[in-house]
Amino acid sequence: MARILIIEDDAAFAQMLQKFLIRNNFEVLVSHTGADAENKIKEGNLQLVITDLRLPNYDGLDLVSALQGKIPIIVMTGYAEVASAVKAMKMGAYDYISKPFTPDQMLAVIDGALHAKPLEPKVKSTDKNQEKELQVQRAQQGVSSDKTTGLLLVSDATQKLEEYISLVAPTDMSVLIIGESGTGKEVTAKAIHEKSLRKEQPFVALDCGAIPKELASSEFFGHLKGSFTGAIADKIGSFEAANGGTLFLDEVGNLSYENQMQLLRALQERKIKRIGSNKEINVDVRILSATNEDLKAAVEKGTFREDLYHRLNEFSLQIPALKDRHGDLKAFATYFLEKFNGKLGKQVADFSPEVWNVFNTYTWPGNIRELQNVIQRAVLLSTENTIEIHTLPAELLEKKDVPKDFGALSKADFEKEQIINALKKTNYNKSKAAKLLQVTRKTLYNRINYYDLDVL
Ligand SMILES: Nc1ncnc2c1ncn2[C@@H]1O[C@H](COP(=O)(O)OP(=O)(O)OP(=O)(O)O)[C@@H](O)[C@H]1O
Repeated sequence: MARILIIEDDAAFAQMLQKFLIRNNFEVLVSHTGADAENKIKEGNLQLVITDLRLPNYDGLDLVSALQGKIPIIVMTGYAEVASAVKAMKMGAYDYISKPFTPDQMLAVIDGALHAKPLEPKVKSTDKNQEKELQVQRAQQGVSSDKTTGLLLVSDATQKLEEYISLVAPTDMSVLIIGESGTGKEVTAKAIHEKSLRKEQPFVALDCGAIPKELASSEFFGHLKGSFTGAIADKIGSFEAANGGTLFLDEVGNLSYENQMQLLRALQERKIKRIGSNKEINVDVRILSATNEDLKAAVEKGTFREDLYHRLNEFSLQIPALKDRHGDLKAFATYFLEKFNGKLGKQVADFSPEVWNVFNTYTWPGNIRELQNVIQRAVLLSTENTIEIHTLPAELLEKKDVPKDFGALSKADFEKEQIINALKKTNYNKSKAAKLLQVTRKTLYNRINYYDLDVL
């Protein structure tokens, strides 16, 4: 059994890679720092080192140089580090692998490294270099869109997210996707499915926030005609519909306690019964779920079952709010500009500096969905070559009355105040208020319930 050392400062990523390699019959050690790595290397008996090129106080190239010819090394690089990767190989690294990579790619590179005869410094074939150069060019342009998943992959801020998606996708782990409304939780779930071994099987999305609790079990498990009032025909539930594939439970935090129990039982037993039927049906589904609330807090409050939380959260992905994705805004805006130019038959080339100014200072409460809507509208209204400020909706141009002691106000207080203001402005019309807040009606209802606001 080959013994491999992974050198990576991102503990979660390292752990996931470690688990994956252990499952593939390797013995795996992990170091999060250069100093620890040096000790482990000194202890000896390693057949391979897989190292990140950049750790705090540690330069992977130094390690490559020190180990030249002794142990094969694979370096893991980001998009923009191809030059360093090539340098590492000239110095004696066996190969490099660009993040994000799939587990299969990693296994192939490891296999190559472990079976390579001479440990000579070498530079990879031109083809591979050309491929890397292309990756660099794409990364430098800041945008690339994954054709199979429709997920926009932007450099920097979301790079870790991409890596995690690629690593977790081919496993059967359940993934809890956490993020504000409109950040892209559902597209992320679809991307995981598309990159998984279940991709030829169904992807079924169930919006737990929108189903009344009396109907949830029928939505999950289906029913037989006549099993309750309103059951006018046999119905297949989401578990059966997703059998063999992936079931995406959106807004999972909204399930009632009783529905949580039913869900947990189905996940544990991997069997369901349609309501009104005694026949057990075996189900094999991978569960992805999403929440825009703090489920851990709900567990502490006792409103969400802890056992179910752990079942759903074998791995979690946090999708940052758009305002925190520094540097991504431009890439997303450019991507949507191109998309809507194509859809609407327009040729708008750019955004005016004033528009960028607004984009950069606005807080984007509706996140990527809101940005997408704003750009679609602006492209439609534009008669010139450039998107100008008059094509933006009024709320982006309003000066926000930020309370003086805003720092003392919690995000929850601020959100509550925004909801109440929007409802007042629209005479308590939920659809109009949701539009004003740039969220879906469903999200608005959820937030009203969550904060227990007396406005329904
Ligand atoms: N990374 C991305 N690349 C391309 N489009 C994206 C991305 N993230 C979000 N979008 C777009 O933004 C919109 C909202 O995404 P999505 O429905 O996945 O968000 P969500 O977090 O699930 O929202 P909600 O919590 O309100 O259900 C969609 O139209 C989606 O196509």
